[in-house]
Parts: sequence; C-alpha cells; structure tokens
Amino acid sequence: MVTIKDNCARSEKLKGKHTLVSKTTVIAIAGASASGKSLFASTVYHELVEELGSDGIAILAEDAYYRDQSHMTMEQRVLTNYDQPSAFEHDLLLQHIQQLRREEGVDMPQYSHTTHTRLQESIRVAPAKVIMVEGILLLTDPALRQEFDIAVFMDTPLDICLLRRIKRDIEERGRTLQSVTEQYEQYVRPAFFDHIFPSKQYADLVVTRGGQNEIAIDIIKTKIRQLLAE
Ligand SMILES: Nc1ncnc2c1ncn2[C@@H]1O[C@H](COP(=O)(O)OP(=O)(O)O)[C@@H](O)[C@H]1O
Ligand SMILES: O=c1ccn([C@@H]2O[C@H](COP(=O)(O)O)[C@@H](O)[C@H]2O)c(=O)[nH]1
Repeated sequence: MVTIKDNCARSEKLKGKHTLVSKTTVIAIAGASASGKSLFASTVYHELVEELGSDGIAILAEDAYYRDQSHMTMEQRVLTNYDQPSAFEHDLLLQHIQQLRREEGVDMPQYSHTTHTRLQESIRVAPAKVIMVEGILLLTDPALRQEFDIAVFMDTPLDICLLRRIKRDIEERGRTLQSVTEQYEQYVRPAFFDHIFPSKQYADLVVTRGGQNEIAIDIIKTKIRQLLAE
C-alpha cells in the first residue's frame, strides 16, 4: 500500500529531477575509487553505440574536472589530497551538465593521473539525450545531485577496490606500490568513509560486484533504450 508518507518522500526525491521538463536525462554513476564506475559506464556506452549509433549518449568523467595544478611542483602535486570535494571544479561540471541540457556542446577538460594536472587539450562533447556522468564524489554535492535524474552507486567491497587500484595505478598511472599504499591510508580510505559511503543513500540503484554486473548493465541499457525511443 502506498501511504501519504511514501508519496511525500517520493515528491521530495523528485524535486529537482528534470525528466519531465528537460529532453536530457542525466545518469550519475558513483562509488569508491576502482569500484568499476568507468568500466560500467563504458560498457553501457559501447554496447548501446554498437546497437543504436553514437548520437544519443555521451559520457562525462568527474576526474576530468580535477583542478588544474600546472602552477604546482610535482612534489606538491604528489602530496595533494585528491579525495576531498575541494579537489574538483564541481562548478564547471555543473555548468557543463546545464549547458548540455540546453543542447549546447561543451569542452570537457582532460586530466592526467600520472602528472596530476590538466592537459592543454579538451574534448568536445556534443549534446545528447542521455548523459552518463561517473565519479567518486558526484553524490556528495547537493547542487550536482539536483541534476541527476538517475543515480547509480557501485557497491564493490573495499578490499576488491584496493586490489584493483594497486594494479591499475602501477600499470596505468605511473605509481609504485609504496605510493599507492601511502596515498590509500592517508586520503583514499578515510574519504570513502567520510564522503563516498554516506552518499550511497542518494542512489536509486545500488550495484554489487562492480563493472561487470550483467543484470545491472542490462537494466541501465533498457532504461536508456526506452529514453532514446521517446
Ligand atoms: N568486475 C571486474 N572484474 C575485473 N576487473 C575489473 C572489474 N571491474 C573493474 N575492473 C578493473 O579494475 C580497475 C578499476 O576499474 P574502473 O572501472 O577504472 O574503476 P573506477 O572508474 O571506479 O575507478 C580497472 O583496471 C578495471 O579494468
Ligand atoms: O592527480 C590525481 C587525481 C586523482 N587521483 C586519485 O584518483 C581517484 C579517483 O579516480 P578513480 O578513477 O575513481 O579511481 C581518487 O581516489 C584519487 O586518489 C590521484 O591519485 N591523482
């Protein structure tokens, strides 16, 4: 039975959701570092592009909106805390989401996790009916949350995330085992408990087992197919 309380809770949740007034649907994919956010988003994207073509869907990465640090020495960059909200230019990400909603293209910055700073070149992102945004702290920001029509949280166990992060950061991000473990203990793990885990409450869909959960991938693909057909 649906009670008045349920209805109030539902209308509270729908406040700020844009599905009924905007032609664009924005899907957030959040969760711990190395929980499988990028893999999940890119799997959904590539499988749908193969099926339907690339016009209707775009991806934004929160990582692309890390602050430019080109004015800092490498030593200073290595010591930065990249797991707190102030590390990101969320204002710019918000602005880009709103521009895409207005059917304006945006220049998404590019960021290097190896040099810890923004690259000179940006990537042009064209407006699309469905925008997927993936990143660790997306659901911690009230202004960004207002923009998300659907919020997904990747609920991968933290020990699995750590193992994957060690492998990825050494193989792809130019790190040593020592640098990964020091950064993890000092910043990454505390940020999970202070910011990321508490933001799970804002998710509509919680995905276990990470970026290869076929059922969850299928659910999001079905929803996107439906939106693109409208
Ligand atoms: N289910 C999985 N099985 C095996 N490896 C995975 C799985 N999900 C992600 N990975 C690997 O773990 C690493 C982190 O995944 P990624 O999607 O980049 O995480 P995130 O975007 O959340 O940081 C990548 O190297 C990725 O290929
Ligand atoms: O210069 C940087 C910027 C970020 N990081 C780490 O990256 C992760 C977020 O990226 P995921 O792809 O979600 O793992 C974050 O935990 C930062 O610690 C970095 O090491 N250096």
